[in-house]
Amino acid sequence: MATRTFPEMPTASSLLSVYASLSASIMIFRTMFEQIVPAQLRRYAVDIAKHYWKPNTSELILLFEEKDGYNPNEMFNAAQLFLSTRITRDSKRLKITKSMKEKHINIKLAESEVIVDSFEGVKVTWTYLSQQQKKMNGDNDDGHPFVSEKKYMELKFDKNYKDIIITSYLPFIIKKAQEVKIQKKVVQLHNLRSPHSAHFNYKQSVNLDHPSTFETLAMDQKMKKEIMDDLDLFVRRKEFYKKVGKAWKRGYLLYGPPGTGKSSLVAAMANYLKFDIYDLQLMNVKDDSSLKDILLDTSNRSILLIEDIDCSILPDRKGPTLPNAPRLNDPKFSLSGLLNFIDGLWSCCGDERIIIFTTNHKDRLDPALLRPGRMDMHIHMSYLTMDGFRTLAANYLNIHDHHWRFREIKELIKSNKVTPAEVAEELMKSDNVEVVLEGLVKFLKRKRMGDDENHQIENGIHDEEAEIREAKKTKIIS
Ligand SMILES: Nc1ncnc2c1ncn2[C@@H]1O[C@H](COP(=O)(O)OP(=O)(O)OP(=O)(O)O)[C@@H](O)[C@H]1O
Ligand SMILES: [Mg+2]
Repeated sequence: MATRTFPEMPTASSLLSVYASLSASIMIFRTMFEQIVPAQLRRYAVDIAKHYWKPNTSELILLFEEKDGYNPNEMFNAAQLFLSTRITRDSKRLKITKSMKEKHINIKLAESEVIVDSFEGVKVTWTYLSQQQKKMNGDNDDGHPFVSEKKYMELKFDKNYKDIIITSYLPFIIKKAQEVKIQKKVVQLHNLRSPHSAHFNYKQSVNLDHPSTFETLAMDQKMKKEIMDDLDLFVRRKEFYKKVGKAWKRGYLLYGPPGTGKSSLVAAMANYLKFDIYDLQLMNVKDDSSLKDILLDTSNRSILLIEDIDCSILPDRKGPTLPNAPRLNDPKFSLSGLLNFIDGLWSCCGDERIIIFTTNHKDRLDPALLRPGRMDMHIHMSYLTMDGFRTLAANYLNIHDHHWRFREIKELIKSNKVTPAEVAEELMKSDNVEVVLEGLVKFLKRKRMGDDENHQIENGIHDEEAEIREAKKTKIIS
């Protein structure tokens, strides 16, 4: 029978002597390496070794620094806005800010806060970091060196998903950030004046605190929806406008008697799209060079509003021109000329622009302005209908279904030409719904019993002039 022999086990003393001679050899090698190889070469060799021997990490880290040189880094801002939508109950430290002009409180990540997100099944980890940096050149007044803060975000993920993150996640962040920005935007109202006018500050801006929205607007529901759909389509069509080679702009002409909601509709459009309004008063425009200066000072995603264009035109009705005595007879400066001018300007430098003209007298406008293709949509704001009244009753009186007075009111509204402004005024007269509606019924009856023009209107003998005169008499707010 074969016997198996085992190698002899090393003794402790033999192991110790091997270790001693090995460490002596390493010491000798190290001393030789340090003596023979110059320091620079040694460092280089160590770097190379580190490069190849570093643990094989599967993570990739993208850095989003606050500044790109001296310029702000848009990706940092986008990431910050985006992450404000990813704050969860697990977040431990958050930063709260609000400026005077803002209506919302901003919630942002605080330093060292970590957020775990996932995109198309890929897990990513965000960390917000900041680093104090001493500036080499110069001291503060108190003799301490300048210290600046470098803020940045780290985005960590498995490097196998680098393509998804770069080509899909980053554009997704930009898109989401844009949405948050629009949501938080406080719509501004800018009054545009000529830079050469007597007013030093030719662009005055205030927050648009007009509460009008499409929900509160009393108008035909179908027309309301049409306008909202038109606006939605417009803002979605960036690529379309580019493809067909047209300036990304849209023009609306709002016409109708005073107090029917033209200005309210403009505010509702601005609030809906979160577009600033630039109110251009043609009276203040001296010539086309100052017009150009004014227009170049307006931003994208905005509404250029020119109100009461019928009042801006010549009384002699030779043709509409911008108001300014020496130029009155200059046919180049007509409203349709103005439109051409704006078209030209916006084709080269303007995106997502809306222009709105309002008028009480559509019939007085330059036919060139009314030609198809000039203003994209003509919106007639007219007298109150029962549909519109229901909106006002819901807003002002909180009546969302039916009230026993409605049948009578319906009849009175049908046989009357009453503006939403007039009815709104009546609805504000008391806190008591019964009192208000009784007052409204009396008002509508009085109005129906009114003067000859009212009877003319009732008998169907009315023209646009009569409509205007009628509304002007009872106009509440101009
Ligand atoms: N369609 C409407 N829906 C809700 N409120 C309205 C409407 N029309 C008028 N109002 C109320 O009447 C006020 C005046 O309306 P608005 O200034 O919008 O009328 P307008 O058509 O612009 O008048 P003008 O031709 O004189 O400029 C508004 O602030 C609002 O309270
Ligand atoms: Mg108005």
